[in-house]
Amino acid sequence: MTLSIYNTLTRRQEQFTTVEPGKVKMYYCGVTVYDYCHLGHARACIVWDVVRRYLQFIGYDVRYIQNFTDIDDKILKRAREENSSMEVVAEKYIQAYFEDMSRLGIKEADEYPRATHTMNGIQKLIHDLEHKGFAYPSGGDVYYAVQNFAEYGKLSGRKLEDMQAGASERVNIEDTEYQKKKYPFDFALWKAAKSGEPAWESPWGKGRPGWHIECSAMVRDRLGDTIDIHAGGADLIFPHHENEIAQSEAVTGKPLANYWLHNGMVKVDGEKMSKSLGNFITIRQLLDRGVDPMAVRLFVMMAQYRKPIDFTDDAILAATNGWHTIKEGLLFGHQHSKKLGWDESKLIQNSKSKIQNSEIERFKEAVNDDFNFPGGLTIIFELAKELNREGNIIVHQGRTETPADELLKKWQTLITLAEVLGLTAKPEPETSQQDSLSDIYIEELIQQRQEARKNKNFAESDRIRNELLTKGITLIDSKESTRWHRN
Ligand SMILES: Nc1ncnc2c1ncn2[C@@H]1O[C@H](COP(=O)(O)OP(=O)(O)OP(=O)(O)O)[C@@H](O)[C@H]1O
Ligand SMILES: [Zn+2]
Repeated sequence: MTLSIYNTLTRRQEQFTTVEPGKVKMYYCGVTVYDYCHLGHARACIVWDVVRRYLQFIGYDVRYIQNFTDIDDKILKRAREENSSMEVVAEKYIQAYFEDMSRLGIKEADEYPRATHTMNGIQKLIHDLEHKGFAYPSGGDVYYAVQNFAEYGKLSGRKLEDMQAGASERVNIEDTEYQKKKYPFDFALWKAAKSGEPAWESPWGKGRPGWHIECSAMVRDRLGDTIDIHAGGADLIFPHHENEIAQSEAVTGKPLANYWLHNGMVKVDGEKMSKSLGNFITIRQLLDRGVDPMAVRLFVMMAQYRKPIDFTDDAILAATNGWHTIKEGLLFGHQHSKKLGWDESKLIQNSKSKIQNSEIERFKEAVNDDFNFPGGLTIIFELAKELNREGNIIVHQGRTETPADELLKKWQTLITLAEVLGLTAKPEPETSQQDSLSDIYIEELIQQRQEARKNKNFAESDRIRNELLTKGITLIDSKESTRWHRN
């Protein structure tokens, strides 16, 4: 089976083919930089990071561009609140973005264009739109005339007539923008300068661009007229992506993107996690609470990427438990290589070379079906559990059930597949490993495990055993007590 993906534009799952054979041009609508990123942003970044990794894994050369929206009313508001400037606020949160995403193991994009660095491309596009009769100036602003674009609404499935009927009571005729528009659903391409706000010279007077035009301009600047994948959160389908299509396609006469992909929302009590609603947890808050970044990735990967996920403590706990299982499997080779007679330095090298086997084929089969990462995870969990079981046998009985060279292949496959999802684990250095776990701490964990066993909570008891094992501590149960030793 080859890759097929759900395309929001056609509302169907379609075979994936690229404009240029073997190459993928991909654009992801990134963050507006006025605050720290929350778990919803983390989901979007993780999903598209893994999509990119997977496309590379199956052999595509991927060019991945992600923007920063660094001009926006929300950024200006934050600058006023912080008694600062738009540039300083944007820079601060761009830096914070990189810190957070590197903690989550997100690969850097090939380029990060910013609205403020794309002013020529933006103005050129507005000029072309005006020239072709899709845009009109009004009171220092420039608006896009949606009625002139026959296909307006094709992405979101909205019709202007229906929108008008639904909105007629809600339109605020006091709104100054509304008064400048010829039609209520026209949107701003350029906004006249307001006093005290940053502004750029333009043929329409001093001002700044609207939000939607920046992406159209950045895609065109960096990737060309038609790209393969345009990605973003489902909240961007309307109006943002609908408007991007209207702008770009009106000028070029070509499709802006062949595949429109949208990640589902992270929700809290059924509502979108969002800065504006205040129901969010930032990535750094979550990680500083001790949640492992890899557990955050797993939290995201355990759900189909288009479906909403609820953020709950239980969901994070389930992901954390899952991560313990995978991590133990990833550390299997480091833990037991000596006993298995493996040469560790060669192992790592080998694991990076291309391997082919039935697990890899099953993984691809699963993920090729509309990026079914939960399906791919099933194979990862199977491998990890098998290795962990063998690890226990090694520890208790000093032997394995499966021949050592077969275990080596399984371990290398696990590392390869986990890396496609960005899941990696490094063995802790021996000295710090031993220093970091004091005898008291180990005894305390053993106590907790005993409690769990008393309550027949064997999952928890296994988790503690495995956690200690990954830190180089082996437990030996007898009827009377549990003894332990450092490996
Ligand atoms: N709760 C969420 N779940 C999943 N993706 C999200 C969520 N919130 C935002 N995103 C995605 O993150 C990317 C950056 O979003 P952006 O900076 O525009 O945030 P936003 O929607 O303004 O955030 P907020 O609503 O919190 O103010 C977009 O692709 C957006 O779709
Ligand atoms: Zn965009």
